[in-house]
Amino acid sequence: MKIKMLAGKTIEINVDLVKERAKCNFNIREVTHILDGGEKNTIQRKKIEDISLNDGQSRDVIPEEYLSPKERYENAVKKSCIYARIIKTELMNMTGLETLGFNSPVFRRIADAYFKEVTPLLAHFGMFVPTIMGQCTPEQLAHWLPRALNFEIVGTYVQTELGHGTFIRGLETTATYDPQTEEFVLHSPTLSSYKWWAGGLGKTVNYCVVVAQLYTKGVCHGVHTFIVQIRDEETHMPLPGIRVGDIGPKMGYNTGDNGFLVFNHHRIPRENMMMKNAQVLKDGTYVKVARHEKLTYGTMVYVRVMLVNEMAFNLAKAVTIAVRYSAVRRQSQPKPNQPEPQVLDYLTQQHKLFICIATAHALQFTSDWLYKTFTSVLADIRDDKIDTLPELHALSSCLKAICTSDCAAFIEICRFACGGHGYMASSNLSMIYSYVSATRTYEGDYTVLLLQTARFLVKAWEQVEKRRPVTSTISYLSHAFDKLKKPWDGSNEGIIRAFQRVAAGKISACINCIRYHQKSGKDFEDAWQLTTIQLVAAAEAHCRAVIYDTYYNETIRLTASSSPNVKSVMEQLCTLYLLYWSLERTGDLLRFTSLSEKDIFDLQQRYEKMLAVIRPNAVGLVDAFDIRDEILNSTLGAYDGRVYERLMEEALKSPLNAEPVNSSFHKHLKPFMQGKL
Ligand SMILES: CC(C)(COP(=O)(O)OP(=O)(O)OC[C@H]1O[C@@H](n2cnc3c(N)ncnc32)[C@H](O)[C@@H]1OP(=O)(O)O)[C@@H](O)C(=O)NCCC(=O)NCCSC(=O)CCCC(=O)O
Ligand SMILES: Cc1cc2nc3c(=O)[nH]c(=O)nc-3n(C[C@H](O)[C@H](O)[C@H](O)COP(=O)(O)OP(=O)(O)OC[C@H]3O[C@@H](n4cnc5c(N)ncnc54)[C@H](O)[C@@H]3O)c2cc1C
Repeated sequence: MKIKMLAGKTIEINVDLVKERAKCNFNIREVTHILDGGEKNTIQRKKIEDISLNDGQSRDVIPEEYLSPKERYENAVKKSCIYARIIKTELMNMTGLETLGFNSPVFRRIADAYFKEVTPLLAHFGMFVPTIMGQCTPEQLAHWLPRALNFEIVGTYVQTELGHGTFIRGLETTATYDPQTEEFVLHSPTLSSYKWWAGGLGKTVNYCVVVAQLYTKGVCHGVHTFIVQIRDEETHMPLPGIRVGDIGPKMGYNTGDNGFLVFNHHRIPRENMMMKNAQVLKDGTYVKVARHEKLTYGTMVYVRVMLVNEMAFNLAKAVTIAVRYSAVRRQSQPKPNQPEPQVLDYLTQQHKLFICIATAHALQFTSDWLYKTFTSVLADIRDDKIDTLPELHALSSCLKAICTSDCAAFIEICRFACGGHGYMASSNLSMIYSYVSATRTYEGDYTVLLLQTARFLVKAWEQVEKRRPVTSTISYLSHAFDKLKKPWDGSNEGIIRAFQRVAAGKISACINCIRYHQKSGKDFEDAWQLTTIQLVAAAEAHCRAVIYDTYYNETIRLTASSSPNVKSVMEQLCTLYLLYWSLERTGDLLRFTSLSEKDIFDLQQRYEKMLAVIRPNAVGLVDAFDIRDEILNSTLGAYDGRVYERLMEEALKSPLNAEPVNSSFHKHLKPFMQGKL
């Protein structure tokens, strides 16, 4: 079927997708505006996408998969320079964009059109620049920030070592102050102290932020951050005292040249210690400036906050691919003499996919809310108020853990939903998955971060016990002291309250368990360790309760002035989300609320009805994510649904198809088959 597009181009669109779009009963643009945070943002995003993508510079002539590791890296560097030049010269100065900064989610979006995996400059944008902004004094900022923003220097964040990633206090790299020369001496004393993992470190960057144990006047003051030049600015050769290289192939991130770094008594000027939170004076005196010692961990909090947004976007990409493909794909014959249905018509397929659409919305709204919380805590810190930091740390830790973990699980389900073709690299689902899978580990492992939140919750519980006031995200804890279980209420508000009760019940059970072990003679640390399985589950329950509450309230708020059909489809998704998790967690609800078997039956009925209600709008809902084909990069997910044509076009690009007979036939296979080998 031929369709005239607005831009004047005529493109062919799969007939099933045309029908799906005709069925959609809501205004797609309106939903796009809500997801973008307003019409103004959508207009600006589209403008940025046009500037960055319309000339086709982002596209590869030869698909990345066919390049050698070295060629792949070199291609990524070449494109990084184009991408960074566009940001620097054309985008950063655009009206209204100054405030967005390097890490605007819009820039991240267009990066996906340039890089199937990641740009070697990812850590420059995502960690090096933010650390300079967060950890430097005004004088240091004036020196380093313009250089980094202009890409006169490119950097990364070097914290993790071969021996330690999670336990930052256990890092072994030393930075010892020498008052004679007013320098720090950086050294890697053991194999386990070798820096490992930093993105772009292998070959790309010439500077980095290094996290090391600070020694001055013979005393260790714990980990601090330093700006270290590692390569010559002209020749790019490693400086004396520096051994640096690439760590080799990984499950993903293969264009990211993650690297290792070894110091041999490498000297840097005293001024290169990032001195906003602590200082070493010329004579070696150590001066603590910040009121909270964990402010050095600020970049990690920032990245965890940004990752929630990143997850919403990646899931939106995966589910756009899977829903469009499911509308095009026809399979099986449930009724004799009937045409094969679109796989999207199978209830089980809807069960796989609609929760992914709802989750992308839930994560988007939660991420916007978390970002606002983050900026307000930053403002508090600027005013020397640090009492809101622990809650931000607890929230950003658990949200990072749950969002990355859910997102990875749902992306894998999107792949399952695409059957065999989902396994093709050209579907892009494998690439999206390997990217997202790493996010569950980096920037704080899943379990470790949930235990950080649990630590906060246990302390909060003690406050509630003493009838002291607590912050809003944990005010529900007081319900755990209600003796009577309220009758089951299956409304959205009722489900949210039920899950808050689950979270409170789980935290209460952890407290009982810790106290039980303490009473039987264990010290607190051992009692804590013996409770960690339950503590992780309690932190997860808390996090989910926060997401449910935020998603529900933000949906109401953001659709308050929407057209009726937009309002209902957004509310339907939110209800679907709450019903899905109620059915996933019936065990918890049976344990902590008055849910009955009959209520579970009702929940199931309502859930299945909701799938049917959402079905006609499914393609419209993924169209509303408004992800350009260049960014989706998928044979299965393109807007036009020309799935089989694209699969064939991509297959023909395989170098194996360049010749009718491969030389290995004559060299190996033929002699073997003829018994001559
Ligand atoms: C696990 C912890 C949190 C433990 O730290 P610790 O120093 O041993 O602390 P503790 O004694 O257990 O706790 C002491 C206290 O410190 C608090 N705290 C811990 N972290 C923060 C924070 N960020 N903000 C504010 N407060 C923080 C904790 O809540 C504790 O508070 P409390 O004593 O309970 O009042 C920490 O070491 C950590 O964050 N580990 C994870 C390492 C990590 O995230 N590495 C990231 C490397 S960079 C990367 O992966 C790049 C990815 C690629 C890319 O984005 O491009
Ligand atoms: C793709 C990628 C990019 C990265 N980029 C960077 C970078 O740019 N800069 C940088 O500095 N680092 C980077 N990292 C490193 C990353 O931050 C760490 O790998 C991550 O924080 C996990 O730490 P770890 O490797 O020490 O895991 P470990 O802590 O060794 O984890 C191993 C297992 O032990 C468990 N565990 C550990 N401690 C505890 C505990 N206290 N209680 C219970 N269980 C525990 C964990 O849950 C996990 O299952 C990157 C990693 C990856 C994969």
